[in-house]
Amino acid sequence: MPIDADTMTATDAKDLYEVGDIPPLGHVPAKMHAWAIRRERHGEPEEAFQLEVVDTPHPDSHEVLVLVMAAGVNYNGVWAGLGIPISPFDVHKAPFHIAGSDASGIVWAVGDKVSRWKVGDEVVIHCNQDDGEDEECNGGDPMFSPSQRIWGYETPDGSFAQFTCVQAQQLMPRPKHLTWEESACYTLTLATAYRMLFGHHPHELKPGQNVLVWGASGGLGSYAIQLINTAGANAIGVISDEDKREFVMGLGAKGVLNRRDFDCWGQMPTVNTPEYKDWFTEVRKFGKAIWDVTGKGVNVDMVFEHPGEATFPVSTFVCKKGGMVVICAGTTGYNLTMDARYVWMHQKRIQGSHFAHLKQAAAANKLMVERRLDPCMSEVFSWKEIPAAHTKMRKNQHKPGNMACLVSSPKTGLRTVEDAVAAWKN
Ligand SMILES: C/C=C/C(=O)SCCNC(=O)CCNC(=O)[C@H](O)C(C)(C)COP(=O)(O)OP(=O)(O)OC[C@H]1O[C@@H](n2cnc3c(N)ncnc32)[C@H](O)[C@@H]1OP(=O)(O)O
Ligand SMILES: NC(=O)C1=CN([C@@H]2O[C@H](COP(=O)(O)OP(=O)(O)OC[C@H]3O[C@@H](n4cnc5c(N)ncnc54)[C@H](OP(=O)(O)O)[C@@H]3O)[C@@H](O)[C@H]2O)C=CC1
Repeated sequence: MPIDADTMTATDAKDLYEVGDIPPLGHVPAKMHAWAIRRERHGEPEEAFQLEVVDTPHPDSHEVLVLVMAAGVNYNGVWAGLGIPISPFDVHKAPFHIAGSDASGIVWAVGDKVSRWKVGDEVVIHCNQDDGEDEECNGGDPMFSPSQRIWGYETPDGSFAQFTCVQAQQLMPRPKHLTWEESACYTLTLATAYRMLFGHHPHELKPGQNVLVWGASGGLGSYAIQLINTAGANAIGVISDEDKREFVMGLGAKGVLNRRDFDCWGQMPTVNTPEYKDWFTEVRKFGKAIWDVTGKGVNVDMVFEHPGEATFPVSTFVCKKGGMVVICAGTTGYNLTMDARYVWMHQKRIQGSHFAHLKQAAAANKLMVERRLDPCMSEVFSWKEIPAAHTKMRKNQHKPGNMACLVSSPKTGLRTVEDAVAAWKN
C-alpha cells in the first residue's frame, strides 16, 4: 500500500495507480487511467468509451487538479460518444476526449494563483468554464461569454478519469452528509434546473405558480420538482410509466400525468387539416388533465421543456398568456414546431436556457448542503460499468433520478478519503 490510512503519509509513490488505490495526498502520478473517446470510434457508449492510460494533467495558475472520487452520468456523455449533434473533437481539437461533467473529489494540487482552495479540500465540480476576461464575465452573465464552454463536453478533460483539471471557480463545497457517489450525481442537472426556473427575469418562479415539468422522474425533472416545491409553487410532472408516479409525487409534485394516456406527440400537423383537428382534440384533453390539478381554466405559468420535438407544440399551447416555455434540450429532435398564433396572441415567451453560472450553481448547491433537496441518486455503477450506465440512459431504461459511477472511491457508502483508503486496504 502506498499510504498509511491513519497518518496519510506516503510509503511509496508510483507513476500509475490502480483505480481505487489512492496516492499519497498531493502526490500527482505521471499517468492515470481514463475512459477515452476517439473520433474514429464515435458510436454507442460501449464502442465509443475505451479504457486508456494517459498523462495526468497539470494545473495552470488558476486551475486545480482534483482526484475524482465519483463521477455523475449525464446525457452529454451519450452525445459526446455518438458525436451527435456535433463531435467534441471539432470543438476542442484534442486527440482524445474524456467525457464526464459531474464529479465529487479531493483537491490534489493547486495553481499558484488559486486562493480559495487548498490540497485536501473535498469538493463537487460544476461544469461551466469561461476565460473570465470579457464583459459578460464581469458584470454580465458568464453563460453569454464567447469563451463559455462545458467541461467534459466542449473540453477534453472530464471526470471519467482518476484526475481532472478544472478552473478554480468550478469548485464548490461538497455536502458532507452525502456519500462520494451521491455528491457526484447532482450538480449538472440541479444547476441547470435552477437557472431554468430562477434565471430568466421577469419570469423567475414565484410562490403559488404552476409549472409543467416534462420527464419529471429524470435528472433535470427530479430536481425541477423539488426546486418548485421548495419555492412554494406547484409542479405538475409528466411520466411515461406508472411505476414512476409515486416517486414524482414523493418529491412534492401536486399532480402527475402519464404521457402514454395521450396521443399528441411529435411535430404538429399543418394547421386547418383534419390531422390538425384530431391532434388538437388530443392536446386539449392533455390541457384539461392539467386543469384537473391547477383548477378549471388555469394554465401553467411555466413549462420546463427538454424533450423538444416530441413535446414542444403541446408546451407552447398549455402555457398561460404571458407565461414562459423554458427549454434546455431537444432530446427527441431539434425541429421544433408550434402554432405561432398561440405564441403571439397569448404573448408567450420561449426562452432558451443552458447550464448555469457559478452564482446559480452555488445557490443550488447550498440547498443541497442544507439538506433541503434529495440528490435522488438512482443507481451506482462501478468504474468498469461507466459505458453501460450511459447505454441505460440512451435507451431511457435508467431508474428515476440521477446515476453515479465510482472512480477512486473503492466501494459505495463512503464519506471521507480515510474511509476510501481503508476500504481499499481491506
Ligand atoms: C451542461 C450540459 C449541457 C448539455 O448536455 S447540452 C446537450 C449537448 N449539447 C448539444 O447538443 C449542443 C451541441 N452544439 C451544437 O449543435 C452547435 O454548437 C450549435 C448548433 C448550437 C451551433 O453550431 P456552431 O457551429 O457552433 O455555430 P456558430 O459557430 O455560431 O456558426 C456556424 C457558422 O455560421 C456563421 N454565422 C454565425 N452567425 C452568423 C450570422 N448571423 N450570419 C452569417 N453567418 C453566421 C459562423 O461564422 C460559422 O461559420 P464558419 O463555420 O464558417 O466558421
Ligand atoms: N443545456 C443544458 O444545460 C442541459 C441539457 N440537458 C439535456 O437535457 C436532456 C434531459 O437530460 P436528463 O434530465 O439528465 O435526462 P434523463 O434521461 O434523466 O431524463 C429525461 C426524461 O425525459 C423523458 N422523455 C424521454 N423521452 C421522451 C419523450 N419522447 N417525450 C417526453 N418525455 C420524454 C423521460 O421520462 P418519461 O419517459 O418518464 O417521460 C426521461 O426520464 C438531455 O438531452 C440532456 O442532454 C441536461 C442538462 C443540462
